[in-house]
Amino acid sequence: MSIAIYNPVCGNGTAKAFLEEEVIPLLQESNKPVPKLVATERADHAGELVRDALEGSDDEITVILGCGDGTLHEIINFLSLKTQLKGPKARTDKKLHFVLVPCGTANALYSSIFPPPTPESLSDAAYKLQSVRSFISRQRVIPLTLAISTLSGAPGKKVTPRAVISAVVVSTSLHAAILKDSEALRKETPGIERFKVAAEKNISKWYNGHVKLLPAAKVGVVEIYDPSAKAFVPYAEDDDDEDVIDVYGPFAYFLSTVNVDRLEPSFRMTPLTKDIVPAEATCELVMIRPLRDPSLTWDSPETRKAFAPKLTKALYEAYNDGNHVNLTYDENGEVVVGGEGPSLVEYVRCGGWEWVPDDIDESSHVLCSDGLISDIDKGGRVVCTAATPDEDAGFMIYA
Ligand SMILES: Nc1ncnc2c1ncn2[C@@H]1O[C@H](COP(=O)(O)OP(=O)(O)OP(=O)(O)O)[C@@H](O)[C@H]1O
Repeated sequence: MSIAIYNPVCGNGTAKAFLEEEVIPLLQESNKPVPKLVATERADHAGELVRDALEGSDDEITVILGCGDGTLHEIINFLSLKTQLKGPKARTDKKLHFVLVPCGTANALYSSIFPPPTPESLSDAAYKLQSVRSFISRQRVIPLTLAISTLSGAPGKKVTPRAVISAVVVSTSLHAAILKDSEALRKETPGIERFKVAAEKNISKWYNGHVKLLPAAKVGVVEIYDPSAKAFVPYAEDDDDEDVIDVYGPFAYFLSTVNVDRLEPSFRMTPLTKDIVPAEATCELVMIRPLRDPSLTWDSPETRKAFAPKLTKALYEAYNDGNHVNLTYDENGEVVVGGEGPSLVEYVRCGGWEWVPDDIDESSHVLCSDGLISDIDKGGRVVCTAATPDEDAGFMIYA
């Protein structure tokens, strides 16, 4: 059984028209049953619709989704966290497959699975119909890796920890600030331009806290990309046999992805997940810590301002096919490719991480999970780990 769900307000508001004019006719031509077309009416509604479809059928369910990353995020969280399936037809005995039709703003997951050959191709119907075509020919399904973030309150306070599941990105610092502020700009700037507007507003902020990096199970150590060797190497020094690595701020950028090498069609923030494929479910983590810059020794309004162009350069190089991972400092703190100094970006491959914000720094208490913003309690923390569920229990995508 299949159902088609679209979000009428995602992207530039054309999901319904695209499904009616392109997707449905293609299914008809291919002698596929035409699914019921249903619009989401509010946040979280997509999860309810999928739950109802699961409860009303004995078959495998295919959901054709005309939306962006946020709506898929809502479905995954609704089905995983709220134990919404009460009836005898529990989720566990049915497969749930998704066909993605990219109608959102960023479409990070779709454009990672189907990288656009040119920026112009993004608006081609043929580009947007690739997951539909895979479904029609039953070509290939891939399981989603999930990043599970658990937010807990201050020790001693009786606050129940809460979990958020992500299929694309978990972030704090600049990326979380951008997503938080860009939501308010959705109406006047519907496209990805709103992320740039919000970036400019937040570019000089730093975020205080510390991080623990946890190794992935098979590799057993936290790894970091060495741009001169063009390979991952253990993060810890040889004589340090700690499995868990402590990393101290301030941070300008802190972001971790699963399933994707890009956050927008040409913004390849975690390119190495495609270029050096991990052997297991990992968090691909990008950190920028300004005090690694040899020309800066302390945090002040002046040093934050001086660092802003270097951070901007890293973000622009991510648009240059993910070249930010090759940026290094020279001895004067200038940013160069292939220099002798420390790397500007720390690209870490790990099984998970813990983010502990400084109590007095309010801005470091913001967490973004696939665009959804959560506040971390004062004295609290977030622990995020990556896992790929079994095919029968997980979320499969036609790719
Ligand atoms: N009928 C509706 N009215 C208002 N909001 C809705 C409605 N249906 C869904 N939503 C909300 O719209 C939000 C945005 O959806 P979605 O993420 O799919 O699009 P996007 O933000 O444009 O794309 P992307 O996440 O790829 O950048 C979701 O968080 C969802 O809660």
